[in-house]
Amino acid sequence: MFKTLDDLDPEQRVLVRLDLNSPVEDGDVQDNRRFDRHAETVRELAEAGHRVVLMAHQGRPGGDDFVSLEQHADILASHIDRDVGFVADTYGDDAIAAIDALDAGEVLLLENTRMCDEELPEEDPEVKADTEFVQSLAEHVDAYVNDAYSAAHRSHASLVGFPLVLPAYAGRVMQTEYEANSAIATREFDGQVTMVVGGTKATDVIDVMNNLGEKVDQFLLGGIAGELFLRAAGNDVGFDLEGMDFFDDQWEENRETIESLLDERGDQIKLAVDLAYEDETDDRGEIAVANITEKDRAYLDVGSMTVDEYDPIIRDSEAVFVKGALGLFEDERFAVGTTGVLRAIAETDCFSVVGGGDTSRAIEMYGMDEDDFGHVSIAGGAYIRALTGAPLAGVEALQQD
Ligand SMILES: Nc1ncnc2c1ncn2[C@@H]1O[C@H](COP(=O)(O)OP(=O)(O)O)[C@@H](O)[C@H]1O
Ligand SMILES: O=C(OP(=O)(O)O)[C@H](O)COP(=O)(O)O
Repeated sequence: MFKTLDDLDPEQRVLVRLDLNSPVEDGDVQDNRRFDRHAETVRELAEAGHRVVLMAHQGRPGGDDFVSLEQHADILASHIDRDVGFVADTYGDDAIAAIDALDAGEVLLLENTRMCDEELPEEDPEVKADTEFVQSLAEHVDAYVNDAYSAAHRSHASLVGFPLVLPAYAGRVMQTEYEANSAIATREFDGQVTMVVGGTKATDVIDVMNNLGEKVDQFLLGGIAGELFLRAAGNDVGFDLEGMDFFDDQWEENRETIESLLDERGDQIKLAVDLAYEDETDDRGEIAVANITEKDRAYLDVGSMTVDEYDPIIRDSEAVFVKGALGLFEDERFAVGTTGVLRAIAETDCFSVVGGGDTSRAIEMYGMDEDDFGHVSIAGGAYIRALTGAPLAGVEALQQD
């Protein structure tokens, strides 16, 4: 495990890595649950009287969303009800002067870490610890806190360099995400463990099945990934709408693996029994998979009979994990599968984790209460890595003493 804020000495100058990476629309940074979650860690540190220096990234160089963190400071301030100062510098003289000027309980956000050349190349922690970026900031603080679980799969300077040169602690988001997302691999559950898998990437689903096949009793499939499994089971599905390229490459690359998974784990894998499509009048139409005779249309959701089959399995489960949506839920007509399983989870007392950036968005889009779920992850790439047993560089860096 790692040390947490409970182990931090009083009155520290603390350098804290958050993940405030957010959607940016027409240059405007959009508020989202990452701010709300990290607010807990920042508020706790400020209220305890520490001097709080925050680091975060936004986008990648060259992208439209590669912008300054100035707006992030204001959004974060609104979540913690106290000022968040901002300095447009990552580790130069201006940044250092602002850090040195902090009083107890004050909060300062530094500029986008990815504006510093030493941040991004994926390198070993030892190399990152040796950078001017890490060495300069480390001289002006007493401790490092990593709260950025959702960026912990990156071996970037602000995530893996500091634990080698400063006493390092996990923030509250890091702690909660790590515990919940590792639970499926590390916890023993008495009853049935169910995993809902969908989304667009077949390899995610394959990797999850390969890694968690012994832990999970039932995999409930949907989405594009589920359709690829239906195709491997002999059904004429997998039609790409114009401008989309979900099926052909994935089919070529994964067909054999999917066929052998169906062979080896067929008893554990539940596939959709009906699918939904856009009919001639732009309404939702549904068809039983058994009645599909031609690959002539795109399916955008699992059907209602499938939801009726999945619902009791979820209600009988001791733990349910969700990775990926069962349909194109952003369009209300095709949200039946995704909201159906989420509602079943919300209405039962099972231990539950819902992850994946897109899937977890369905919870707020359709007015569900986050408190009805065990844990709603703010991680995308890091969540799938946790489920597939891949290491997280940022977590490993925190765990070494
Ligand atoms: N049948 C489908 N057709 C088109 N898009 C789909 C379909 N099923 C799921 N999706 C899309 O998959 C996205 C989620 O995929 P993915 O990125 O794999 O999961 P997550 O973001 O939850 O990790 C959703 O935004 C949803 O619109
Ligand atoms: O938003 C993030 O990851 P996610 O898109 O997997 O949720 C993280 O901030 C990591 O960002 P990156 O994928 O640009 O390294």
